[in-house]
Amino acid sequence: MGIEREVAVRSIEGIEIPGGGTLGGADLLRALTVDGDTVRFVLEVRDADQARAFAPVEAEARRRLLALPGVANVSIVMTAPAGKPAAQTPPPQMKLGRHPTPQAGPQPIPGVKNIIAIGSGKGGVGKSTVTSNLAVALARAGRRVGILDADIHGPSQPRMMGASGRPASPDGQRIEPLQAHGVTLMSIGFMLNEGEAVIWRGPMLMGAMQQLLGQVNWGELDVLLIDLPPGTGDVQLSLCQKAALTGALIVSTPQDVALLDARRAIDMFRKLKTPILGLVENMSSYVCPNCGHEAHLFGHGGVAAEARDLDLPFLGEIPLELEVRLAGDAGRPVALGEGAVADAYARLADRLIKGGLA
Ligand SMILES: Nc1ncnc2c1ncn2[C@@H]1O[C@H](COP(=O)(O)OP(=O)(O)OP(=O)(O)O)[C@@H](O)[C@H]1O
Repeated sequence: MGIEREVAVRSIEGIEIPGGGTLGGADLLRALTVDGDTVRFVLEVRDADQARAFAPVEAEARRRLLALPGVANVSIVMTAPAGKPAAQTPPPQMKLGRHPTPQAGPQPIPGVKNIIAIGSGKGGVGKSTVTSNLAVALARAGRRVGILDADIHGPSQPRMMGASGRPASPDGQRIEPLQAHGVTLMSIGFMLNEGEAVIWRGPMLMGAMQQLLGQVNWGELDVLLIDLPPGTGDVQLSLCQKAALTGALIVSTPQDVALLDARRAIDMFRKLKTPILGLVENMSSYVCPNCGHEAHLFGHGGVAAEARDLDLPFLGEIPLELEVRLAGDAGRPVALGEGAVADAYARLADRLIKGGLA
C-alpha cells in the first residue's frame, strides 16, 4: 500500500535551499507522484550551476522520502526551464550544413548508450508529440534522456518542450544543448533564425546531421531519441548511414492511409538494415470528457494488427485527448502530469527500459 501524495510532499517541503527559504516555499517541486512504493518528482532549477548547488537538497529529499514507511524508490529529476527567448539571442556562431567529412560506417555517440529514431510514414500522426512525451516519461522513470529534433521541415520540439533559448557554442566547435523537463534537448530549429527555411539537400543535409550527432555535448545518456521528419527522405538516409542506431520506433494512427505510409517507412528502415523496435498507435481512442463515452475516430487496433502481420512488436496505444495538444502547445508535455495519457506513456517507457533499450 503506497503512501498518500500529501504525506510525501509534507516530508520534503520544509527542506532548506541554498540562498535561503524552503523547497515548498520557493515553489520548486513539480509533478510529484506516488506510484506504489515509488515517489517521483521534478525539481525545477534555474541552470546547471544551481543544479550543482542543489545536490545536497536532492540528497536530503531522497533520504527523507526513503525514511517514510512504504517508500522503496525515489526518482528525482532536476530541470532547468527554458533560457532566454530566442528573439534576444542570435543562433550560435557555428556554420551548420557543411559538406560531410568522411567516416567509416555508422558511428556511436560517446557516452550515449542507445539511439532510437522515431519515424512515421505520414506527417501529423503525432511523431513529435510521442517523442517529447516518451522522453519526459523516461526521465520520470529515472533515465538520462536526450532529444535530437531532426525534423528539418518543421522542428517542433523547442515549442513542445517549452525551450525557447539558444544553445551556446563558445568555441564554434562544440554545441551546448539545452535542458527542459529533465531532458537534454537539441533541435535543428535552434540553429536557424526565426522564420528561416532549411533548403539543404543531400550532402549538406548529411553534413548537418553529422554535426548534430557528433558536435553536440550530449553528456552521458541512457537514450537519445531522434525526432525524424515524416516520410522516407534524405534525413532518414543520412541518419542510418552516420549513426549507430539501436533501432527505429514507428508511430502511426490506426487509419488505413497512415498505415500504408507507415509500411513504406518500415520498408525503408529494413532496407537500411536498421532494426525496427516496434509500432506505437497514436490517437487510438477518444474518451469524451463530458459523458465518458469511448469513440474510435481513426479506427482502433489497426496498428496492432499491422504489427502482427509484419511480425514486429506492438508497443502500445496512446489515446486521443485534447489535453495532449494543449499541453504540447504550452511546452509542458502531458506525460509530466497524471491521467490516462501519462499512464500510457509511462507504460511505453517501462517497456523500453525493461527491453534494455533505454
Ligand atoms: N494523442 C493525441 N491527442 C490529441 N492531439 C494529439 C495527439 N497526438 C498528437 N496530437 C496533436 O496533433 C498535432 C500533430 O502532432 P505532431 O506535430 O506531433 O505530429 P508529427 O507526426 O510530428 O507531424 P509532422 O512530422 O508533420 O511535424 C499536434 O497539434 C499535436 O498536439
